Amino acid sequence: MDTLLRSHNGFGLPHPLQFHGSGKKNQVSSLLPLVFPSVDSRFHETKISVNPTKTKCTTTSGLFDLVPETKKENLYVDIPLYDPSQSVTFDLVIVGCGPAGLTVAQNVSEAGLSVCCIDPAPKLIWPNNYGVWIDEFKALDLLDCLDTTWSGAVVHIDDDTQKNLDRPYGRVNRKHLKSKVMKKCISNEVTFHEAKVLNVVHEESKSFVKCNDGVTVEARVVLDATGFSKRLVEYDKPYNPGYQVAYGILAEVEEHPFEVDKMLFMDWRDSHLKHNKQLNQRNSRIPTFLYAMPFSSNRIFLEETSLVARPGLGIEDIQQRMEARLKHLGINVKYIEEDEVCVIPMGGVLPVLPQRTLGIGGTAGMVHPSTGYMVARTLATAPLIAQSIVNYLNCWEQGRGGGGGDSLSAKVWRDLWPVERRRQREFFCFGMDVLLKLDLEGTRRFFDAFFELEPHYWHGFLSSRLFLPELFSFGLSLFAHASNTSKLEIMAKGTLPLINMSGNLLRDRD
Ligand SMILES: CC(C)=CCC/C(C)=C/C=C/C(C)=C/C=C/C(C)=C/C=C/C=C(C)/C=C/C=C(C)/C=C/C=C(\C)CCC=C(C)C
Repeated sequence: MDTLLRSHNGFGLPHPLQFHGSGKKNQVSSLLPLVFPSVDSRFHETKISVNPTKTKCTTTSGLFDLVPETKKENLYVDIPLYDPSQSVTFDLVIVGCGPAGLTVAQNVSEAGLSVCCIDPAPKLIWPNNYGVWIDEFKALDLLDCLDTTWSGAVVHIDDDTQKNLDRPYGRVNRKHLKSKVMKKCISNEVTFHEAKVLNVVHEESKSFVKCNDGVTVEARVVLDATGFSKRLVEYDKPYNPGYQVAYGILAEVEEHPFEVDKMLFMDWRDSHLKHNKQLNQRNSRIPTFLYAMPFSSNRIFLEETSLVARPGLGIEDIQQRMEARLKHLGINVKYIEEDEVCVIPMGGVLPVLPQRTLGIGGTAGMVHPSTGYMVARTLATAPLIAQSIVNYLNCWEQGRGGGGGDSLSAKVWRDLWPVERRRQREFFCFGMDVLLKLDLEGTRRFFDAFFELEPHYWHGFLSSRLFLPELFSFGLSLFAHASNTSKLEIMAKGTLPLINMSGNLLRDRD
């Protein structure tokens, strides 16, 4: 699944995130590109642990005491390091070694151009559990980078309604994916510099990337792939996204009630909160669902997720809901192998288009604003952006196309966000605005209709394959499938967002 955040890459997030129930602003301390952030001390950090000392426990009470110490795992590879004593101007400097950054590095270097990637921990294995639809990874020829697959998925709308989704799903083997891309980068002679980037200064024909170790790396083109930390890419409008917030554990349990050949995409049941008035009320207003990947009858990844809220839900609230749910489902956790905190900004404004520094992934607004997914879309876009950088750099080199660095960046940004993609994003943001207004009952009715759509529509919507004309048909079809109550709700809650979307579409006509 797309998307991201956590541990210590040292890219500070400039935007304070506001969360429900916190009563104060929380600064996301550090973010990885395509990675999920760990938030401040009130929140558990996202943790990776390979062989943590396991603590034994037989009940769900004290569940989070089982969370192991953070242990970072690096790839065992030798990477060519940048030598600051040799004054080199790279064709491309990429800031951030997440999936997006490394994939662009691989593709641009394959074309014979020189690339340097800057990241405080370039060998660190990406921390989060990404899930993807198998058809998306098949189209990318990345099926070998899935470690588990399920023949389909299940959605529980409530205690009585279950949807079986006939679309295979998989978990990304993040170690294998990173190692595969990294090895290609190394064989293409990509250079790495281990540092945090402080800023970039642009001149007509080159840019200077300044790092916290005093080193400045020169490049003709600079790409910011720092995820939501948005290290270098600039925004000129207030940034007011919704937030997807989730807390997940990979656990060994005594048993669990889920089928092992299906993943649990969304479980909106709330019977576990019957006896807890406060949690029940909070969940009725801003619901969370369970997302689960069962690996066997006693090993499972469980993630309590707030699809989108503004401000975002607090992690403690989400953890309490998860604990109550697991207890109700009779899931006794024996060991926790790793846990993760995800805070994913969704929607909001796009960066200044165009601007001299290029962006990709979270930094360039590529998270799906209605779902929070990003990995598949970003991995699909990275080779296209790489090709566009290579083409325009070659034109520049040969004195064709004119204009220098600013003109090159403008052309690449146009390829990244062509008008059809901007319009598609407007629609997704409209969808997010509707989701933000739905309570638990409204959300249930909405997804009851959504998963009744023809596969072409719901697959296409979730995988960003539908463009504006089809998105309108999708919207009408969803409306037609909705119950009368849901229709009224969509009209009441969707009219203003629909007007806003129409205004934005009319204004942005390229
Ligand atoms: C990554 C990691 C590590 C983590 C993260 C966390 C998680 C687990 C997550 C998960 C997530 C998920 C599962 C998600 C999902 C999502 C979904 C399914 C979504 C969907 C959505 C949809 C929508 C929004 C839709 C919308 C639509 C609409 C709004 C429509 C409307 C209509 C109307 C108004 C009518 C008419 C119209 C026109 C024509 C436009």
